[in-house]
Amino acid sequence: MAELVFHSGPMDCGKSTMALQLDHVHSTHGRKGRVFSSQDRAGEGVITSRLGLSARAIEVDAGFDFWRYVISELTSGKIVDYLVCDEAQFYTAEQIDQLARVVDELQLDVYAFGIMADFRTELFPGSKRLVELADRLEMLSLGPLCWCGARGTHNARTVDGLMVTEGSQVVVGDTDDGGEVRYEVLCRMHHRRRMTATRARATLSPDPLPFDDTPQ
Ligand SMILES: Nc1ncnc2c1ncn2[C@@H]1O[C@H](COP(=O)(O)OP(=O)(O)O)[C@@H](O)[C@H]1O
Ligand SMILES: Cc1cn([C@H]2C[C@H](O)[C@@H](COP(=O)(O)O)O2)c(=O)[nH]c1=O
Repeated sequence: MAELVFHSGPMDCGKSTMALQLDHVHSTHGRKGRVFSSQDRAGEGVITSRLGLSARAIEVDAGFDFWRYVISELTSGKIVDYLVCDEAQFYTAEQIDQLARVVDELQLDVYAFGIMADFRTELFPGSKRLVELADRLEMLSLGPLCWCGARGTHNARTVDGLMVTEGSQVVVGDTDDGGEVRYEVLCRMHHRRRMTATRARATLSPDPLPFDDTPQ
């Protein structure tokens, strides 16, 4: 039986790396797949991982129709065995419905990858629909750590190191020090407290003890 699988986890937990590995494993064993992404940090029509791997991908914009795409490929004689779908949080709920239809009616495996929730902890529409429809949810286990050392589970959006809670749901960006808007993965407690690494350094640094080093 074909499956719709949703591989999820916070930013920077290896989703794109695993998407590329999965495509590599299947394609080197003779299966024919198609790789999709949406608004990758590196631009359109590409899937990139922070480990340096990248591959061309079919860009999924709001008007893209998975069902029509696959039917058109199959009716023109091409082989399609599976789909790898990165940044699936950005897909519309209708597109996730199309993916489920591809699995059920055409018996193709669909491997979707994406973050579950936005910087306000609200589910993205694509992820919500995947949770509702997927045969299987897989949470990636080797995720980033919060600055406190606990497992990082929640994506914070930061400006100048401080967590923001207002703004558009979609702002493409990274966890490195590059842009003005950044993301930082925190444990839930520190996400709730808006305690980013920058704030923690400023507020938790111990006051130096009074220390008199003059010889007695
Ligand atoms: N220089 C490096 N050496 C080893 N691992 C790295 C390096 N840079 C990034 N990573 C790892 O790459 C993973 C991020 O991969 P990526 O596929 O881009 O994540 P995601 O798609 O989930 O945001 C993280 O697990 C991170 O620790
Ligand atoms: C939390 C959050 C993230 N995004 C964007 C930022 C990145 O471009 C992607 C996630 O990519 P990754 O491969 O998982 O690192 O999503 C966003 O637009 N809005 C958010 O709230």
